[in-house]
Amino acid sequence: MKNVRLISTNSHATHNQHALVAVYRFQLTLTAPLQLAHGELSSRHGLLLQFRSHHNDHTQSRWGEASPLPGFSEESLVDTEQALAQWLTGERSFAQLPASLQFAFDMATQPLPCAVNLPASAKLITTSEQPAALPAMAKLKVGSRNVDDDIQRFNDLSKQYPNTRWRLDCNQQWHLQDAQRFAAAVDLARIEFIEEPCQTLAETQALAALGVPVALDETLQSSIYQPTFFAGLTALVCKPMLMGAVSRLQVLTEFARQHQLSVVISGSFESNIGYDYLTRLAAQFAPDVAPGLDTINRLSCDLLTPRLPYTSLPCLTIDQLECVWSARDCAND
Ligand SMILES: O=C(O)CCC(=O)c1ccccc1C(=O)O
Ligand SMILES: [Mg+2]
Repeated sequence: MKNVRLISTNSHATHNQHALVAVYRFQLTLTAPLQLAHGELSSRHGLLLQFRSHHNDHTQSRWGEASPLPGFSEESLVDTEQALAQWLTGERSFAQLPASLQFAFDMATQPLPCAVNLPASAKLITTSEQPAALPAMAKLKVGSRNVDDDIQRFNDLSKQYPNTRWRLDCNQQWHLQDAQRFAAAVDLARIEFIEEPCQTLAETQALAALGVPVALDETLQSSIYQPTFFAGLTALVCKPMLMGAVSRLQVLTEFARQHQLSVVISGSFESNIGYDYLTRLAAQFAPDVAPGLDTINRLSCDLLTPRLPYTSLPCLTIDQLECVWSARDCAND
């Protein structure tokens, strides 16, 4: 990124009439390492982009977050920084930016949706955790090596928490046979949906045709995927950091409305800055559905403004972040 300071960028560095004025790099430790399908993740790295706009005599400054999630985002943080450098020199348009940057740009420059009260997020339970208490909706990771372990774990938990409804997330790990075995051995009435149950979309559709409610997640995050309805499809899990521009979320929300599917706005372990915007997107696009934003509870530190409701977690100020580019540096060159 640093070499872009030498290039005069003023003519290109605006989006939706907002000027990019600074870029900071951040690193946040997770409360515990996350076991993801593609490996272990112990911290989150990303960029904070500061945009400024002028209306009459009034100057407004807003933040965007670009934090690609390793194993899920198509781009790495290095790709993101390179793409931003190319946008600054006019070599790339907004449409050619990776998803996390499109998300950050829109977050800082599109009209800000109001924050309204949302249902509580589904409590996220990863593979070996034993929850102490559960709200009305919980999301359990399944798809361990042995489907019998998944069956036993779900049946134990659902017995232990009789008032909780469940979203199960298999991250495309099961063969159709495994998924059918699971579905036959549990009480489907307790399950809102199984997210990405199978390795292929064809198998997921075959499972759904048997009456098992399914949701799509990974399938949707590709910008080239065109949504198509199938019987048993119940919900779309939308991760704006992976999807990119808000216009993509609008397309999927409209598709969901036409087919009476729920939209679950879900986090990708963003900082509190990205999280605040995701709660606003959830309020705008899916105000009645429990979102998947429990991810914020995995971050052990905040950026710029402490999250709400209040926690005693540390909060890094702007001076504690690494500035990797600023418009002022360009002007001074
Ligand atoms: O959707 C949620 O409730 C939490 C978010 C979540 O599970 C998740 C977060 C980042 C990457 C992948 C996933 C996933 O759904 O598998
Ligand atoms: Mg998922």
